[in-house]
Amino acid sequence: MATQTMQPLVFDASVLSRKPDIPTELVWSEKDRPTSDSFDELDLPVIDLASFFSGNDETALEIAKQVGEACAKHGFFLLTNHGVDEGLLEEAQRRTEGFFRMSLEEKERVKRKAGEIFGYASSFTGRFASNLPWKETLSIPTNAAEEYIVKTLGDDFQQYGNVLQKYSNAMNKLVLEILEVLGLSLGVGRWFRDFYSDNDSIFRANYYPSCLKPDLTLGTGPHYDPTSVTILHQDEITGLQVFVDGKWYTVSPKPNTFVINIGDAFMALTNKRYKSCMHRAVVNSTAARKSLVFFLCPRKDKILRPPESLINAEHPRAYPDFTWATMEEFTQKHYRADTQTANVFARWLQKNKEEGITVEWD
Ligand SMILES: C=C1C[C@]23C[C@H]1CC[C@H]2[C@]1(C)CCC[C@@](C)(C(=O)O)[C@H]1[C@@H]3C(=O)O
Ligand SMILES: O=C(O)CCC(=O)C(=O)O
Ligand SMILES: [Fe+2]
Repeated sequence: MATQTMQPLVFDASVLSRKPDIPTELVWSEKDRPTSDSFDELDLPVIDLASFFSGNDETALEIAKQVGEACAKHGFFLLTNHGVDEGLLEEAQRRTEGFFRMSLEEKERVKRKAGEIFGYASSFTGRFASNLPWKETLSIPTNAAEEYIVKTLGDDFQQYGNVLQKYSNAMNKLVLEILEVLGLSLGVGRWFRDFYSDNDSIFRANYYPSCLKPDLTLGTGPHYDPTSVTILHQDEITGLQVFVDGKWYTVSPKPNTFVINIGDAFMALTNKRYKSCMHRAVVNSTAARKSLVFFLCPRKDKILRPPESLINAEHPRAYPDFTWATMEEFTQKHYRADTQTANVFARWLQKNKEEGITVEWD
């Protein structure tokens, strides 16, 4: 019989990766566990960003159309010829590996505090009690990546901080270009690009240690990103899965290619023309896996209200106005971001309004 632990679990990869008996907190319910047919590959459009910016209007419109179709269906597509230096991608992955290979004690010098987004989290022990993810994460502000790393980890980590700052800057430039494609696809020109020009985004490194019973657990549970647009770089290990047409599919890593997906906040900003989509990450018994994630977030106090041209009789307002500050707080203090975040958030805003609590759309 399993013994009841009163203390929160300690997620130490060096111990857990060798353990054949998985602690109950990390065992997911049967309905959520990965099955073998979830490794079928998802067919996604591969968008060539250099071609989009080549100056040929016809090509740009054709590419925008492909992006629009993918975003209206499930919100996922792949991006190549993106202009981000391959050496930078390799160095960011390599130094991230170095960070996660340090001892738990060393990593906890930058420990994420309750209610905060940034810092190192070893699984979500202490934050949640069950369905814990088989992962460690390091989250930092993209606008002050180097400063954050040096302030928390000290001068020895300056190089890592510098690489993460360069990576964040590259993602910031890239996401504005992606927003141009998205803007063209919805006929709103540079509206999205301008809206996010002063974005305040999150960088997160995910580290999934190997697990001797990978079919009992999940690296990241099923969820929709609550954020705006996500740029994901996977190392060479497979693990990302997306739920499309009632079935889980795999999106395997391809060299020098990013996976882009729409999050709940952007779904709201497009008045639900574009969808966010459920996804998760599975783990495996032989190799640790890493992913580097850029979560686009608007400046905290900006009101998310779709451009007028996306609202009409056929498409009435799908969500009320809100600020990212409110939605971020919701995911940290009131709700564990999952498959229902956007709907529960919209109801929560409505309830607060009825109870006389001021929200941004008064
Ligand atoms: C606002 C946020 C909530 C999460 C961290 C940032 C950006 C994305 C969110 C998250 C990664 C989406 C998946 C579920 C989550 C709980 C996770 O597994 O990490 C989310 C983040 C979080 O609350 O920590
Ligand atoms: O690691 C992955 O492939 C997916 C991670 C993810 O979905 C997330 O961090 O939101
Ligand atoms: Fe995600």
